[in-house]
Order: sequence, then C-alpha cells, then structure tokens
Amino acid sequence: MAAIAFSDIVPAPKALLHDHLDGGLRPATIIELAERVGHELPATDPAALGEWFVAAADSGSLERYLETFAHTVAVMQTVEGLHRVAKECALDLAADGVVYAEVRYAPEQHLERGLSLDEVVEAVNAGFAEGAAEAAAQGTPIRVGVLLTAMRHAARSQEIAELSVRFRDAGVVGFDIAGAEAGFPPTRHLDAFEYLQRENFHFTIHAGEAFGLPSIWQAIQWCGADRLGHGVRLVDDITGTAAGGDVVLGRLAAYVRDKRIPLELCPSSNVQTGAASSIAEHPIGLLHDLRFRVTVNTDNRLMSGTSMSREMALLSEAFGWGWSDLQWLTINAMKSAFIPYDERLAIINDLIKPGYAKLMG
Ligand SMILES: O=c1[nH]cnc2c1ncn2[C@H]1C[C@H](O)[C@@H](CO)O1
Ligand SMILES: [Zn+2]
Repeated sequence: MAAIAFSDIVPAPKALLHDHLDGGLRPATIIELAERVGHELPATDPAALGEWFVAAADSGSLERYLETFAHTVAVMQTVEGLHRVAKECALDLAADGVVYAEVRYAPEQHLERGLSLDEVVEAVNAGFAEGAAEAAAQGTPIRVGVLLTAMRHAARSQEIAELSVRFRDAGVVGFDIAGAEAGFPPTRHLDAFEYLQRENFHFTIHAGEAFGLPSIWQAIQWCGADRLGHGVRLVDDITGTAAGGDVVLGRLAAYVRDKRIPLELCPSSNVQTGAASSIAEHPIGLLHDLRFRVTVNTDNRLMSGTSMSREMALLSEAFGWGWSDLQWLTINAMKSAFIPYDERLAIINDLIKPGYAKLMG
C-alpha cells in the first residue's frame, strides 16, 4: 500500500502525550526573545537557527542532544517569554491537527531571573489558555494538559511533585522526570513517586531511552509509573525477532504488554540520540505488530525538525501503515491520557473516530 502523505495526515485528528515545551519553540521567537534578554545564539537567521538545532541534536548521544536546550531555556525565564512560548506551542500543535496534547517542561529550569515556581506555572498555563482559545476561534480546537517535569540529576522532585498536585485543578494533569538517564535511576526520586501515588495523581517516567531494562523495571516496579517515556529499550527483553524466529517476551516485556502500560515512543528523537539506528529499524514496528500499547510522539519538535504529522508520515512510509494504524495509535494515546476517563472517551467518540471514518471514506 502507498504511504499516506504528510499533507493528508495534517487534517487527521491526533493525540500527543510526549512533547517538551522547551523543545518546541519557533526559531524566530527564540531570536526575538534572545535579543530582549541579551542571550547569544549560534545563528541569528530563523532558518539557519532551526537547522543548527537539528544538526546539533543529531549527535548520537542523549547528553549532547540535551546541551541544545541551553538556548531555549535561556529565553524562557520571564513571564513574557514563557507565556509566548506556551501560546505558540498550542497554536502550532493545533495547526498540525493535534486535538489533544500533553506538554511537559521543568519549572525548576525557569527560575534564573527571579520567577517563583508558581509564577512559572501560571505564566505557562495562561499562554496555553490564550493559544487554545485562539486556535478554537480559527476552527482548530485543541485541549492542552500540562505535565510538570523534575530533572533527574537534580534534587527537587518532591517539590515539583507537590507543585503538580497544587495545580491539578488548574491545568496540570501529570508529573514526569527527564534529563540524562545513565547514572540517574528513577528510584533516586522514589519519595516523590510515593507521594504522588498517595495523592492519586498520574505520572510518567523517561525510561529505557539511553539506558536499558533496569531503568524500565525500576520505573514500573519500584516507582509505579503509569506510562513509560520512550521505553524503546523494552525490545532488549524480546527475543527471536529475526525472520522466522519464534517471538518470546521476557517477564518485564510481558508485564508491560499484559498491563497495557503505554509506551510514549518518539521515533525521530530516538534516531538522533542513537537509541534507534533509523526509522525503518525503529522497534516501534515490532512493538506495533506485538500489540503493545504503542503511542507515537514528537519529543522535541525543534530539535528534530518534526511534527506529529511528520512522525506519522515517516512511520507510514517505513512500515506501510495506513489510516487504521494511524487511528489505532491515536486511540491508544487518547486511552492513555491523564485527563478523566469520560473526557478521554468524549474525544475518542466525538473527534477521533468520526475524523478517521471520514478519511477512510
Ligand atoms: O528525550 C528526552 N530524554 C530525556 N530528557 C529530555 C528529553 N527531551 C527533553 N529532555 C529534557 C530537556 C528539557 O530541558 C527537559 C524539560 O523539558 O527535559
Ligand atoms: Zn522526552
């Protein structure tokens, strides 16, 4: 079957669970904001700056990939900067046909110019609200939920977990930890995860991206993660996948599949950090065939020069996926969202299913 073209995917309703606010800025906005705060950039033309981010992030290492965030985080230290970046994020996702998005960022990284954690969250929430209202007025409605991230090398996870719970009725729907994985196991933040469980709150953990099965095992069996950020290395626990081999799931892979634990897979990002060698060889093909709870995500649109529609187009081309596969990925994501069940169901039944039914003719 012919691959579905990018331009056909844009109007399809999409759900996105793993997108970093500080990884999705418009290059032109970075340039304007950097001028205002006196931050020096590696390029001053929007196209060149966009290319710089993709090339610099294309490093084969998560640590070097993460260094590029110094330039986005630097311009997100004021109410004005945070508000604008959040507003444009909502508008850009809506223009790409995303109807539901969970966008994450680490408030502790935005305190350099004197803002408090609460002020950071309020500025971002206000930006998302304005962007969503504008998108709705333009005929591309989007719902945005916020995930607050704690950096795994730092020691503020309990504080950020409490911040998340404080804002649970004001736009924050979950919690996450991110940053370099090797050397910083999720159990370092066990107190925060136990606190969140006592509060009946939701969280995902970046695990199984730059590090393998022990990280995924800890995230699920010690920390109680609802979802796995990436989780791509779970394939290390699946054997016999070469042509003709009998596929055998190890205990952990079987547990993840049986419990329907969602995998927030980010194909382009994984190729850039070396977690996968190409889109065609990305484990998402196998995990899809084995019916894991697979979702597809952008991770960092700026660093990967990508969008939800582009990720889906790449997968359609690499694996021959058609509309029913794209609908399956979208419904998987919506089922795995951190908003209440009835609201998830309404988006599936009122937006996603009718949208794909129309596209499938
Ligand atoms: O894919 C990722 N793995 C681990 N950490 C990440 C990834 N993408 C972004 N981050 C980090 C860098 C950001 O500054 C931080 C909060 O969004 O999260
Ligand atoms: Zn991420």
